Amino acid sequence: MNFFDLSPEEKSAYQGKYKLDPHTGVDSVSFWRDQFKACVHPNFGSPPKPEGLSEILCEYTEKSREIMKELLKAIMEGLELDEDDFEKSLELNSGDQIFSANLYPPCPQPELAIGLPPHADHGLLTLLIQNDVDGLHIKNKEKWVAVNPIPNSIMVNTGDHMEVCISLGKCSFTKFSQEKYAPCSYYVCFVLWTLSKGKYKSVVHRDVVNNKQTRVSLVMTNGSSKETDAT
Ligand SMILES: O=C(O)CCC(=O)C(=O)O
Ligand SMILES: [Fe+2]
Repeated sequence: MNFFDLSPEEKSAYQGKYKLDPHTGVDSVSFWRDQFKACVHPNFGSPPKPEGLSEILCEYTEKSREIMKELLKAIMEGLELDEDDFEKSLELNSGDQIFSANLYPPCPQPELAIGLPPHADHGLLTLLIQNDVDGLHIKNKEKWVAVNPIPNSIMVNTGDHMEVCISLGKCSFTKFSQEKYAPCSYYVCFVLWTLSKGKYKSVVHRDVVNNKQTRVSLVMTNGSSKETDAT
């Protein structure tokens, strides 16, 4: 991934269309990362530079969607839910996939900075590839636990949408007209999420930075179709 090696001028050509989140100077530091973010499915978007990025990203998008579907099938099987229904109702083939590449350069004063504040991902499953530099923490019983990168592995996080779906116990999703029902369905999602005693909790995580090594992560979040809502 040489995207981060492009000059600031070249990168800024993509500002807005593809989200860039440049790290700030130490005086005003709060976030210490560069980020490239693009929606890659159902409509594929990628900058034309650097050469080859678009092709690799397109292939990775397809492959990671297949991995997600296999993982979801296994989860459904484990919960004795009908996996075909789940796939059909969530319309996984037209589900959103958002790709981000994060670069956390060495930070002169890591105690004043954070790479990424605590959050949970929105989608069903997030696939994360990272280099061998520590930085990712997950919250377990109110304590932060460092996740040691395993070489050549893909880490899988459960997202908010997964928690909501599984906590329903049975999948029952209907396609709404977005305009008519959007405010109501957001409310339904919120209530379900709040009341959820989900078997698959979404994982709260954060990234800390260090003053020695550059950390890189490639993140693919996979969601259900935009037009699918929990009922
Ligand atoms: O960089 C990481 O390790 C995690 C990134 C992340 O959590 C995200 O992009 O949502
Ligand atoms: Fe995340």
